[in-house]
Amino acid sequence: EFYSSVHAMSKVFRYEQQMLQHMQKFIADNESKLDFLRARLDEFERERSQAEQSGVTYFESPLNKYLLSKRLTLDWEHIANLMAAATGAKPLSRLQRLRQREDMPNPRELEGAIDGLLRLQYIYRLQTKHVAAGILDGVSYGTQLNAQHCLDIAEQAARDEHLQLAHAWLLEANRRLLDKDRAKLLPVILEQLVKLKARLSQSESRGMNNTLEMLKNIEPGSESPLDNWEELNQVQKQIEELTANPVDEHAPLPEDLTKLSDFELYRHTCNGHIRPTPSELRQLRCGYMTETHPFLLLAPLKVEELSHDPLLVLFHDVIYQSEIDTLMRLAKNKIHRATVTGHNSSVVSNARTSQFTFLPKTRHKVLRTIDQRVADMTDLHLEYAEDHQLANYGIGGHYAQHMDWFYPITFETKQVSNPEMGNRIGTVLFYLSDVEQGGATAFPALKQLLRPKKHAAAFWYNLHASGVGDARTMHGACPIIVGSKWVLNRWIREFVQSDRRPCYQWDDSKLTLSQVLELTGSQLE
Ligand SMILES: O=C(O)CCC(=O)C(=O)O
Ligand SMILES: [Fe+2]
Repeated sequence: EFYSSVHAMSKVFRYEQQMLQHMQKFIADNESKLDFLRARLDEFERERSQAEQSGVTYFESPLNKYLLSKRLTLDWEHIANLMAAATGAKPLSRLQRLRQREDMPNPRELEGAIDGLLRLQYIYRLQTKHVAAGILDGVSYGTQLNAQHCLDIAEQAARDEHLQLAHAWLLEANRRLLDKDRAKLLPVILEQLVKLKARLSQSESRGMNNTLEMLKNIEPGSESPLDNWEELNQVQKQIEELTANPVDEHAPLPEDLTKLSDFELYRHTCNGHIRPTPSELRQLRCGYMTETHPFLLLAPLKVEELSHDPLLVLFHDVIYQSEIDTLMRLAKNKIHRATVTGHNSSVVSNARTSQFTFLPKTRHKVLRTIDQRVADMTDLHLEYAEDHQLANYGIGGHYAQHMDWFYPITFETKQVSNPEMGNRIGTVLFYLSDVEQGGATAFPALKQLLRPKKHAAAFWYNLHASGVGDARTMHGACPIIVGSKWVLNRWIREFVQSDRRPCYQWDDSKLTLSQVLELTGSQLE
């Protein structure tokens, strides 16, 4: 959809350029009409004032009689026709056609854009006053929001149960209010504030009911603020009273991570609160990998360990620019918004906002070349891998925490494609772009946050060696603050991998190898 794709956004940005041209044409047409009318007006007035100067003798001239009759018949008819004509109808209808295009953003997408903004704010704990001033996570983009924008965001935040953020946005609307908008917006701000306070405290005080009563008497959007200056000042005073006690826009950072929901774990990994300790980092190494293929002796792979158990590694420089260019070309015009079930129950439940397409490896030889490299990187067979999935995330785009492996129930209910290939034993995630801000891949249980680095690829096993899904591989794509993110997913299935990754006969999600040896050892005695 529009708001999650930079590509789509630049397209409609170009449409707007055309709309501006139609608008210019509309103005020019109407201006020349007005110029013409103005000239006629001057002319008629001149003729009339001549008549007035000459007094009644004017009407004695047959010539003037003719001129006046002509004016009142033909000339005025012409003028009335011109005034009635729909001048600029053509540019207007062209403009309307552009507005009605299917790829133009619609109100639902406007809502989505605000959702995206609130999600960024919630996940990265951005301060409202910074966002409103165009400062995102410390970087200034020079876009300022006005009071009406802040109010719109506040209203949607309140609808989406982000009460603290809604409160902060209302205060910001109040702060950014210009005198010319006071009469129109101040009563709305107060009304929203009163309602919000009631929801925040879960109990409506009587004072607040009085305020709501008072608001009923103020005409919303009144044109002349001076008419109810008194009332407006009263409204202002009430707002100040209501906001005297600050409300935190973000809940404090949690100390006990064991009580967090999966989403909160994902969120606090994205915002950097969950991260490895120095002693955990010391266990991890990077180096060159040469084992899986003799060719790697000549061109070793640069690999960085991120977790030993479950295995998570990052390969550097494993995809060429020319390959990335080919992938993008193959995906162009094929890419679609990822499906999301349900909408609008809350901002953060909009769990996946990206666009993707699947490319079967028969589509192009570059896909087979990449797979050969993936086989070298992972030491797994690539015959039983799913189609290549190419995905793009735009601003605010994200994919909330999930596991790539399929639950047994999804096999039973036949929701898995090619179930005979088994579960997803491993994932290779290529980063095809850098991202200016945000957009990292978060692994909360491993305390790892992978910033997209163009040409790099992450690899992890999704399953325990027994084939049981490993819950510690839970991960998600953090929302993009600025930029556009392209990734290529290789999901490798279990079938025929047993010579590559031996499977265990016991459930190693419950028992480690040493525990099993200990157990069997004691039985042998
Ligand atoms: O884009 C990312 O960082 C992660 C994507 C992912 O987890 C997925 O597509 O399954
Ligand atoms: Fe994933």
